[in-house]
Amino acid sequence: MRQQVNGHISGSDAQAGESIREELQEFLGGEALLHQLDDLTKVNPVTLETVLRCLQARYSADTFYTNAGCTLVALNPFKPVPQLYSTELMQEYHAAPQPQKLKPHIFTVGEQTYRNVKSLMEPVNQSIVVSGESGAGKTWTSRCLMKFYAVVAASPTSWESHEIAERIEQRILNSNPVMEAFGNAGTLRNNNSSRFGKFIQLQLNRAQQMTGAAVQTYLLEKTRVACQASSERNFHIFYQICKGASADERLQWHLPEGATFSWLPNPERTLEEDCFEVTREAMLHLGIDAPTQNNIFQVRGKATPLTCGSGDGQPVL
Ligand SMILES: Nc1ncnc2c1ncn2[C@@H]1O[C@H](COP(=O)(O)OP(=O)(O)OP(=O)(O)O)[C@@H](O)[C@H]1O
Repeated sequence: MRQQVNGHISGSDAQAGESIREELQEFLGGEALLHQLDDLTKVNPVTLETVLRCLQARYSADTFYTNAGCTLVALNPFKPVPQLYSTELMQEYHAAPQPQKLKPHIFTVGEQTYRNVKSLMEPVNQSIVVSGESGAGKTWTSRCLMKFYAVVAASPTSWESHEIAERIEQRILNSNPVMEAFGNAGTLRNNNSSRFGKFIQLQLNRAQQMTGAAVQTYLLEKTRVACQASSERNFHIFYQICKGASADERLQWHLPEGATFSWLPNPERTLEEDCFEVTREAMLHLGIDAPTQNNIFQVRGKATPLTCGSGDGQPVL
């Protein structure tokens, strides 16, 4: 920061300021090469402008991951990039002698963490913190990491243990649609916004194979059930039930065909997250059988906002 002495900027600070400006010009002058900088620690001088210009250049070149020392910066591409998350690419990062030498990727973080567990004499828990503002891609990134571990941490030798591993993998991956149905909602910033925090624990045995998972949730935004900002929605599960229940289930759950409910705003917005079948299927894989599911949805239908509207769209309350 420049210091003012008697209202004037001191000579040495003015020189420093001038030299930073020159460095900045020089750095930004090489704009064509900015996208090749795969680590933000190489940006010189480090200013908000240079860092953002570097990320912008990489984004324009469809490069969505950049290192910042030992932290990985992930940009949300806001478009499908299937080749970036293929099983082949996971295997490539997993097999690489030095994954950190490959292009920055969430799989580098996944693999490095996996190796840290492996390489220590006494295994030590490893944590990955995924943080960012709403819509930044945290849920996506966590899903990617879980898929990555489901692939790399499941290579048992016997056929029987292969079956068990597949079941565990499937269960771990199936926890996502269920958690998202009950805990995510469409907001102004994100059609599939997690309205809760979660701590996902993946458990490995001594052979580094995945043996289970535990998810701890906290700070669920319960008030959303009764009160949503305009243009936002309630939790996906309610819309899924309304749109996906069969005629029999509608009768049982007191959901007349075509009913609208005061606490389920914007039902006309169809999201890909509205698929009831996906949630049911995932619940089944998690061991929640059809009668138990029926009880859950029945309770949801009776005890929640769904009963607080009438068939003609008028709120009862
Ligand atoms: N790597 C990615 N590739 C393609 N699309 C992505 C990627 N990351 C995020 N998205 C898109 O951006 C949307 C928002 O991402 P996500 O739900 O992961 O954000 P979030 O940080 O978890 O937000 P919130 O805090 O609101 O839950 C996703 O539904 C997806 O469409």
